[in-house]
Amino acid sequence: MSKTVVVKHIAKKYKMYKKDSEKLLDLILPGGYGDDFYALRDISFEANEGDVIGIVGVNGSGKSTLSNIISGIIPPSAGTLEIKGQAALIAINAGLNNNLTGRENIELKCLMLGFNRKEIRELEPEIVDFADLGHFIDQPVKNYSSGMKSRLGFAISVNIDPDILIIDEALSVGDQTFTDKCLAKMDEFKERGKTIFFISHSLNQVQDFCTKTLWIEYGEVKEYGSVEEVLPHYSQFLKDFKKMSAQEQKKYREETLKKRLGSSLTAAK
Ligand SMILES: Nc1ncnc2c1ncn2[C@@H]1O[C@H](COP(=O)(O)OP(=O)(O)OP(=O)(O)O)[C@@H](O)[C@H]1O
Repeated sequence: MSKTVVVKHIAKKYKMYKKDSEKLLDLILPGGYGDDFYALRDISFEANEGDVIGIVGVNGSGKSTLSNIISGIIPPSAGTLEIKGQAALIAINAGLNNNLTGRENIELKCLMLGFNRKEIRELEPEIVDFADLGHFIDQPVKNYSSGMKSRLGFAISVNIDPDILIIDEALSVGDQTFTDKCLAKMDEFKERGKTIFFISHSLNQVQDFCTKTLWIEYGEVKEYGSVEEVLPHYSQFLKDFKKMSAQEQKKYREETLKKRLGSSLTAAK
């Protein structure tokens, strides 16, 4: 089975400021203010054709940062990424222009992806039909609910037929009918051997839909392997975490934050 995504030693660094004034001063005198914070540090893994990878991890662990890097929306601060084919990200709000209508967004996105006018004319009815937004398709996206934005984003991304599909929490805001329709479409992608990354806090969806699980813990790969192997470990971690007292949870968060601050880093390149 051929490799579609190869991620080597990826890190993503942001600046963390204690006060707004520090941010301003850092603009004037770059480098002198704020701490380096690693949203991701030293992430390496590979994905193959037909892999459906559930990315799990607690809030703030780095899942969206990773999905944005794989889809090319943001660059990594270090490391390399090899992608075979075209990757499309489906996330709430991703790539939609709020001032344009749904239909105009379809046209813009397709143009940006290199489709010509004729191809767009052919694709548009399929996308409009899948999104099923009624007359809202001709309303500005700023008037959409988050579920409606997700419908439009999903409809565009699956109908342009990408090789790699990255779904970041987009299903969590859809109603059941739409979620079922999306899951059916994703099954079709899976059967056609595409690579899918599925970011979700729903362990049931990961269990039912994915073949592999990538568990990210505070910017690092904690475990990567089959769903059967990794998901029970993550589930146990969540149970243990819930059992901790508020004080213990706070201590744990502080310790992991320390590991992500630049001064204490050794692994991130
Ligand atoms: N532009 C940014 N500037 C500074 N810090 C950022 C930026 N984007 C993300 N972060 C930080 O990086 C960390 C990882 O964020 P990310 O959104 O990737 O987490 P996540 O695992 O997707 O979380 P969630 O489950 O809550 O969606 C967080 O601590 C977040 O505050």
